[in-house]
Amino acid sequence: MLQIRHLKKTYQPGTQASVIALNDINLAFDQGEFVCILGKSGSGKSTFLNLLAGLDYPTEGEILIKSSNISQLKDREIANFRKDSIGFIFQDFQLLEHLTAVENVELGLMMFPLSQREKRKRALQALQEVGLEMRASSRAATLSGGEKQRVAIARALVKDPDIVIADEPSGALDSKTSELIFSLLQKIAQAGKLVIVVTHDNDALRYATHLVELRDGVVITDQMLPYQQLEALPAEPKPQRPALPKQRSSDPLTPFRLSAKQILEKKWRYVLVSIGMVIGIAGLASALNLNNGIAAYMAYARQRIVDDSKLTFIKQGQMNFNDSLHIEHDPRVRLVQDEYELNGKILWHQQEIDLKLDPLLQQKYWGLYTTPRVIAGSLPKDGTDEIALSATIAQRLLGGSDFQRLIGTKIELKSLALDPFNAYPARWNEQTFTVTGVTEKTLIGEDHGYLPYATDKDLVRRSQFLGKNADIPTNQLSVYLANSQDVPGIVKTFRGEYTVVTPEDVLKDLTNLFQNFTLIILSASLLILFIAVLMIGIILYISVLERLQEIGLLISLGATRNDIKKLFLAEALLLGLFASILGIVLSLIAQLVVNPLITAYMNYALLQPSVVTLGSTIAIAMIVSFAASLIPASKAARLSAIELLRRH
Ligand SMILES: Nc1ncnc2c1ncn2[C@@H]1O[C@H](COP(=O)(O)OP(=O)(O)OP(=O)(O)O)[C@@H](O)[C@H]1O
Repeated sequence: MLQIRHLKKTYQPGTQASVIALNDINLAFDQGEFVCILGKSGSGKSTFLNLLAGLDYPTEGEILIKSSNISQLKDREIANFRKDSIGFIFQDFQLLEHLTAVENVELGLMMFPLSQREKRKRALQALQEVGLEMRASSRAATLSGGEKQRVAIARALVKDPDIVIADEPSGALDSKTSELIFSLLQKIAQAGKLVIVVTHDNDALRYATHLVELRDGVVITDQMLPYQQLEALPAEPKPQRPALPKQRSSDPLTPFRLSAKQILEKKWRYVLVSIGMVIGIAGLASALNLNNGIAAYMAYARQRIVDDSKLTFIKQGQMNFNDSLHIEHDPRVRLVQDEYELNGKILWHQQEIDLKLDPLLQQKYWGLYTTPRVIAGSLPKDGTDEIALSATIAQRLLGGSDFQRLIGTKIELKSLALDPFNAYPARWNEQTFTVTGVTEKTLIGEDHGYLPYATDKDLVRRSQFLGKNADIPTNQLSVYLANSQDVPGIVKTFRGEYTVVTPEDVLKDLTNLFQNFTLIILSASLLILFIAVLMIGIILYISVLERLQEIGLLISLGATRNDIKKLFLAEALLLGLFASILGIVLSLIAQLVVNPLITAYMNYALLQPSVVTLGSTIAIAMIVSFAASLIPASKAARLSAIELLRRH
């Protein structure tokens, strides 16, 4: 079944340090044999086992297993050969201590396309064969040395391999336990497997059927032994197991399962490292949510607050009647008028509340252009001493939002004209007004009062000591178009004479302000994320170093380099998913806290999460984690199984 012809292994050939570890080995083993390989330290035993298991390539010669030469197999084929044909048993057991006994045995089936249930069933059966079914759910760390080695034997057996290779299986055990292990291996041989054991332990000879002795890389003894113990034992029936599938498992969840166990095992470390990432992700999600909110807010502002057919014309010097006539002469213009904002103070129970006073359009234009949206009462009518107050003020006056209570209330209002030329002395007027309505919060949340157009102008004149119908000096006029589509045309026509401020300009300033803010959050979160990536990279690197044993074990079980890579990619993706879920939860909490603060100031909740923003955040987190894992994962995949499995 196994034939070895002219096998030679030279380490570092052609150099001064070149070592001939094996030289011209010729051997033949058959099924049912219990081969015992003896030899002093350095005689080449480990080298021999590594070549048999396809973990290393010979320098010369061939190893024929069922007449196929395994030394000529490619990486993936050799991994398949290990998966299907070889069961390893190590001196130091190589169990994953944080897994239970049965989970360790299931690892033997990791590369097979079986359901989890089927794996469990076979693993339990294998544990039963080594007499350990009652410890199936004990963690490996809690088992005794002999029990651990029996679990390791079950893990080798569960794959139903043709060849079982044991490297010093009794090296770490007392003599009584060693005997138990050897007799188990003997049973395995009896059941038809080829068992090859490297040992220093002469006791093994009592169970062996074939002795091979190595010295300085050559075979000095190759001898069949009489069946001493075997004859005394009742013949073991071959255990009945359904045949294992030959394909490789392509279950994408396996690496995730293994990594999830690793993460749970070291959960506090992962939680601490994730905090940076969680904060970065929460920041990123908030920046995206804010951007979303700003876009929605701008659409809202365009539609409801800023009148898209109103322009402001500004001149260096004073505007006069001629300017007004000249602009109004353009057929696209419907109305030109001077409008004045005043500083105001409401006197209320010994308090003074500051506000800006703005003129409303005359009533006949209300339907044509945007007027402040009323949420209680109505707007003041032309020619009255009435006022509408924005909700922010109404709230302060009332100490609540039962705005109806304010309608009809009289307030003392002081007002002062703002003179753009600083040429006129101005004084505070004081007058009683009746509140007729409460309006929605304004674009940037200032406190506003709205007066009828003529009333507003009267206040300006009085404040500036002007006569009843006198012109008020101003450098700007408000221009209302019949059609908002004419805005660009009008801008073009009047550009040389006036500075024309369009609704877009008003919105642009606001957008810029918001976008700078978004940019700051975004940059800060990206910086945090970048640091988080470094930390994830480092933790995965540590994880690779901690999982060396596991990597070696998986390779011995038939894992390919790609499978190893996947293990660490899975770990990174799990970490990314965990951090992005927490990050998103944090961003949603931030939204619950921040939005009411914003809405107190302006009439809009600016943090607006959407499926797209949250989805993008998760995607970014996953990409970032994936990127962070690339270097550690490829380091893991390049590790040499021989180094990893070397006896300590
Ligand atoms: N990677 C390597 N590079 C160079 N020389 C090596 C390498 N691995 C093993 N050797 C040498 O090859 C020879 C055989 O080593 P091997 O480990 O196979 O012996 P061994 O019988 O298993 O010894 P021990 O029982 O101490 O493990 C030794 O001289 C060893 O120093």
